Amino acid sequence: MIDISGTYTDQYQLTMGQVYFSKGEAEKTAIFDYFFRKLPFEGGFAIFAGLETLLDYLQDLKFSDKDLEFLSTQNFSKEYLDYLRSFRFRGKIFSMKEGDVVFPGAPVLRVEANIIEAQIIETLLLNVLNFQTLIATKAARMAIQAKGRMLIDFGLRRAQGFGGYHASRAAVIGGFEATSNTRAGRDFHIPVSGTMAHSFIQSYENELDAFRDFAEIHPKNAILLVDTYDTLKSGLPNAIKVGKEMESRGHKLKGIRLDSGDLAYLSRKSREMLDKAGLDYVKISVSNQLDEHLIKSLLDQEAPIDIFGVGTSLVTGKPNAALDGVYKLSYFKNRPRIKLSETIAKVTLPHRKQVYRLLDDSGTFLGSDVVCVEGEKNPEMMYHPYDPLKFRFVGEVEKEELLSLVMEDQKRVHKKTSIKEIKEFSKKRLDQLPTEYKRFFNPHIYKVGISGKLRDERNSLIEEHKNKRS
Ligand SMILES: Nc1ncnc2c1ncn2[C@@H]1O[C@H](COP(=O)(O)OP(=O)(O)OP(=O)(O)O)[C@@H](O)[C@H]1O
Ligand SMILES: O=P(O)(O)OC[C@H]1O[C@H](OP(=O)(O)OP(=O)(O)O)[C@H](O)[C@@H]1O
Ligand SMILES: O=C(O)c1cccnc1
Repeated sequence: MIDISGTYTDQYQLTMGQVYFSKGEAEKTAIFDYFFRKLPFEGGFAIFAGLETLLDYLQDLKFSDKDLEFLSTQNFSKEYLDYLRSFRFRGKIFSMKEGDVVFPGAPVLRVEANIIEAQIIETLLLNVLNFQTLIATKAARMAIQAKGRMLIDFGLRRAQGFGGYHASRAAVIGGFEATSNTRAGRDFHIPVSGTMAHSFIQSYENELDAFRDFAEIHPKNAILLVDTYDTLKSGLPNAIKVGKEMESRGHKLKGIRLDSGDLAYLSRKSREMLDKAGLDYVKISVSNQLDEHLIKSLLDQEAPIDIFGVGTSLVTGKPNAALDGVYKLSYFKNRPRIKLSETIAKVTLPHRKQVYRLLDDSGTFLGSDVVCVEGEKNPEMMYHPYDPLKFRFVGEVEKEELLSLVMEDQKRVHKKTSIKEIKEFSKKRLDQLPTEYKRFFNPHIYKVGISGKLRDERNSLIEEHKNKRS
């Protein structure tokens, strides 16, 4: 874990907090929703990731002496600083399960806490959830295209600073099997893997000696990088020679790695040469600026690739720099709250809410989530959030409740979910999502609707605010 303390926030959370504190509002309960508005990568789904990381941080969140010393230079009152000294996040978190497929407009997570606590955690929450959700989504897109072939994260060196640490975790949730990131392996209990760099081969007088030494020292997991000088004329013949020598010692060469050139052509030629030498078990791994489109293209070309190593485009979420997830107040001091906007799609949904997912008898998602006021059981109708002409009867459709309590009294309600469990759950949920939502081009648009009660509550709040203005 990275060392996080109370100042890992935006200053405005603290300046607002000072006002609530001075005006005696500190203990008033607020509800905030976390949701996003736009799916990344022009895709048809996102994978929710980062929840367990967030809960880890929230359990321990406090202001350190260093934080308080700094804040004492920032025009806050002594009494407020004393309050921050005993700050803990004591609120409740309701959330969808980490790894679930999620869609724009539906609250993925809800915070119920006193207003100061709820505000102070906003920045950390958005920072963790937006990033990991973006990267898990990117990873899942690659995993779908890789069709069961192994994906390894190579991204730490290309990541935007320390983002690479959490990117490796999110990548595994989305379907990657291993990471080159040793720290992420240590902290998140995910498999680590490593081949070799060009520098290792360059450091020897010849390629064959480099391969031989590596195979001698790592007889169980040697993956030889074959493109330093000439892939087909030097790298492959040397790798084959070393592979045969390993066989004579009772070992097996694990793989080769191609990192440049035409990966379809070279992987085909490599497979032929390896097979001809009786090394049909040796895996072919490739890397070099890969993304989901290139993985698809390579497999469309029937390239015999077993392992894809992906760096830049995975951990940076290329070409989308961020997920636009937001955190909006929906209830305070026993009243639903709304944020109005010129753009109707940006008017927020007030109230303490629940989300239902529609399924058929076999568990396949029907392509709709309905957002309701908490306590409404089995909504009868689902309305388009802002087109009054679009609605649907959903009374008899099977529904699944998506938001549940995950944290209260500074503790998780259930034991921490392992990455392996999250990854398996995510895969299961993606399998429940029909393929139309997973294709690259013009995927089906998953509908997020609202119940009649929520629509009426929202509309009456809009009216109320209009009347106040007139
Ligand atoms: N058969 C293929 N079909 C589609 N894309 C490919 C294929 N083979 C390689 N690529 C991709 O094309 C890009 C080629 O990169 P680039 O033009 O930098 O060449 P390079 O092979 O890296 O050259 P260098 O020898 O300088 O390292 C990479 O993103 C690579 O993954
Ligand atoms: O292309 P990406 O998807 O970002 O994947 C990571 C890249 O990082 C490494 O190259 P680098 O030149 O940094 O080191 P090397 O000398 O080990 O090849 C590796 O060989 C990949 O090409
Ligand atoms: O293990 C590898 O092959 C590796 C690790 C990081 C970056 N590129 C390659």
